[in-house]
Amino acid sequence: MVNLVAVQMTSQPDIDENLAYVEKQLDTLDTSEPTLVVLPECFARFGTRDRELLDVAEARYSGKIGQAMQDMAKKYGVYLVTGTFPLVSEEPDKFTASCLLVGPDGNVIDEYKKIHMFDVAIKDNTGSYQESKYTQAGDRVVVCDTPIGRIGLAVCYDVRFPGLFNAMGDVDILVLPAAFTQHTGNAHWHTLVRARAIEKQCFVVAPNQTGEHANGRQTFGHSVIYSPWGDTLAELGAQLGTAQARVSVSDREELKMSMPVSQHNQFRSDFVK
Ligand SMILES: O=C(O)CNC(=O)[C@H](CS)NC(=O)CCC(=O)C(=O)O
Repeated sequence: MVNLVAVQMTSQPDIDENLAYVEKQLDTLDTSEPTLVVLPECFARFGTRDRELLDVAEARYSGKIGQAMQDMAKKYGVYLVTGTFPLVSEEPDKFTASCLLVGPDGNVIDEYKKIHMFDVAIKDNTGSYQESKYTQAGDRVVVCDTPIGRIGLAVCYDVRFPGLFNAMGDVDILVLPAAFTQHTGNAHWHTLVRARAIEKQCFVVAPNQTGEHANGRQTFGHSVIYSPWGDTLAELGAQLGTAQARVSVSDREELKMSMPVSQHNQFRSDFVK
């Protein structure tokens, strides 16, 4: 059995405040069984101008946030998906929106850099977003084979692009740290996230930011954990806290046998020559 945990939070500009909140959530968990904890996008700093994320971009894994993530994973003995936080990139005036999978020994297993940039205009109180102004997009699909299962990593806006999930091949657990807006979340969050669980026949752990942030941005909350059949195993509303579900990854096998979607897929990425 594996405990899946989605942490929902209203991240602030202050990094220490956000790290303290995460540690408080970890402190409440029963980690007597293997546990996977997933933080939301921008967990360490949110609600500032994007430029201020660049100001705190860290070198790979030795900065305050990266080190805290490794320390917490080891202290609580959990697999920890670090939402996203800014790491330096090859471009001096950009950071990468990096999502680490850290093992219970505190070592970084792999790093996913958000691929799809949220450069859009929507009818919410922010109006338009240009994530690519300060964020360097990633270009590598990351799937990690671990003792608790094969874990696919994606972030927020990525959920709108089925090709990314097709390229992952078969996964047991899909994690989706997010900072989905109130406006688009209301319209699309559940449909998009649940669709990934159903089409991949996998568990999905999707923590979201929630509430109103320092810069007035409003995020949707509704952090959710779906089963491979698309059942809601746990969900929050707008409140702070964690959505948790105790699952058996091997439950996927019966569903995959009875409905071998992956084998039937005529557009599987390994079909692409
Ligand atoms: O810019 C920051 O401060 C941190 N990054 C975010 O909040 C990102 C980019 S603006 N948000 C999203 O991708 C929302 C996607 C979304 O809501 C949708 O796909 O509908």
